[in-house]
Formats: sequence, C-alpha cells, structure tokens
Amino acid sequence: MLPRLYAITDSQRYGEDFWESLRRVLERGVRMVQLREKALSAKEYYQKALEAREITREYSALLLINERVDIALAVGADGVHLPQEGLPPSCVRKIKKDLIVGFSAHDLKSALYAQEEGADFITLSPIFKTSSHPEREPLGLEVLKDISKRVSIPVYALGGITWEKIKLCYKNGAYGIAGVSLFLK
Ligand SMILES: Cc1ncc(COP(=O)(O)OP(=O)(O)O)c(N)n1
Ligand SMILES: Cc1nc(C(=O)O)sc1CCOP(=O)(O)O
Ligand SMILES: [Mg+2]
Repeated sequence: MLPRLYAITDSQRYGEDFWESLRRVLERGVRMVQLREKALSAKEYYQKALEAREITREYSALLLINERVDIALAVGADGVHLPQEGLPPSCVRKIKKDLIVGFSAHDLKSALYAQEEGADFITLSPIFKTSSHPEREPLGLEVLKDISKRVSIPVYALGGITWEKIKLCYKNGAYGIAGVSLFLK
C-alpha cells in the first residue's frame, strides 16, 4: 500500500542545507519521496540520486526519481515519477516491470491516460494556487473530487497544499497528499 504523504524535493526551496531539509522531512514521518531536480545535469542528478537513495533507505522510505528512468534503475530507486509529457508509463513497464510508476496529471484526460498506460498512481495538480507554478490556474477541489471518482488508481493532491487544507483534500477524494513546501514547514 502506498504511503499517504509524498514529499517532492526542490533545491530552491530546500535551500543550502538540502540534505538536512530532506532528513527533517523523513524525521517527520514521510515515507515516500520524489527527487525532482530539473536544473541538474545528468551527472549531477545521478550523484544526488545516489545520496537520496542512501538517506531514504535509512528511513525505509520509498524513493522515486522524476523523469529519469535510467537514473532510477542505476541507483536502485523504488520508482519513477513521469511528467505529463514524459515517457509513457507503458514504456517504463517494458524497461522494468516492478518499478513504482507515478504520473503528473493536470486534467481528466491525462489522468485517464495515465491509468490506461498502467501508472500506479497520479499526482493531480495544481489543486490550489502555488508559488512553484504561479502561471498555472488552480484546478480546485471540485475537479479533484470529479477526477478521483473517475479513476481507480490513487490520486495524490498536489499544489499549494497546507496542513489546514489536507482534510479538505481527503474529503474530496484524494488518496494522499503530495507537496514541496508543506513538508518543509
Ligand atoms: C521545467 C519543467 N519541465 C517540465 C515540467 C513538467 O511538469 P509536470 O507535467 O507537472 O511534471 P513534473 O515535472 O511536475 O512531475 C515542469 N513542471 N517543469
Ligand atoms: C512539482 C509540482 N508540479 C506542480 C504542477 O502543478 O505541475 S505543483 C508542484 C509543486 C508544488 O509545490 P507546493 O507543494 O510547495 O505548492
Ligand atoms: Mg508538475
């Protein structure tokens, strides 16, 4: 069964003490982490993934790597998290069947696509306004409720989620909660 809390890393938000920030997140009980580093070179991303694998293993936490299936395999990650325009989940299945495959969905069409392609779960975002993607209009709780009813795989609410809003997300069909800043506060 997948953990209900899903922390996504972000070097900008984690600051200089990236590893201390990640440890704090894990100390708070998060047991599923997505390493998501869009700005790094493949070499830097691989190095960071190796370290993230060591630390998450200390806490028996699941580690998913954003987009880079090759790096996920090379470091022994538990899974990969695919951007909406990334590789199809079915392609990852061909590479390694037992990887956990998450998918970033932003509407009903991409949520159904992810499910049909064999993703294990989706993040649906942005539910609320978020400074990490200020250009994106929030979907809102009604869309979360509708899409959660129309897909059978777990839906993690993501985007602008605060501790005060978590209960609302669960009430509107979320299986779990994903975020960056939520777990840093
Ligand atoms: C710089 C950049 N590239 C791609 C994306 C894709 O966004 P999304 O589909 O939400 O996938 P995630 O990378 O967020 O998992 C992006 N947000 N930024
Ligand atoms: C990684 C990511 N993707 C988003 C999207 O809408 O595609 S929002 C997001 C991070 C959201 O950060 P916070 O929990 O701090 O709002
Ligand atoms: Mg995203």
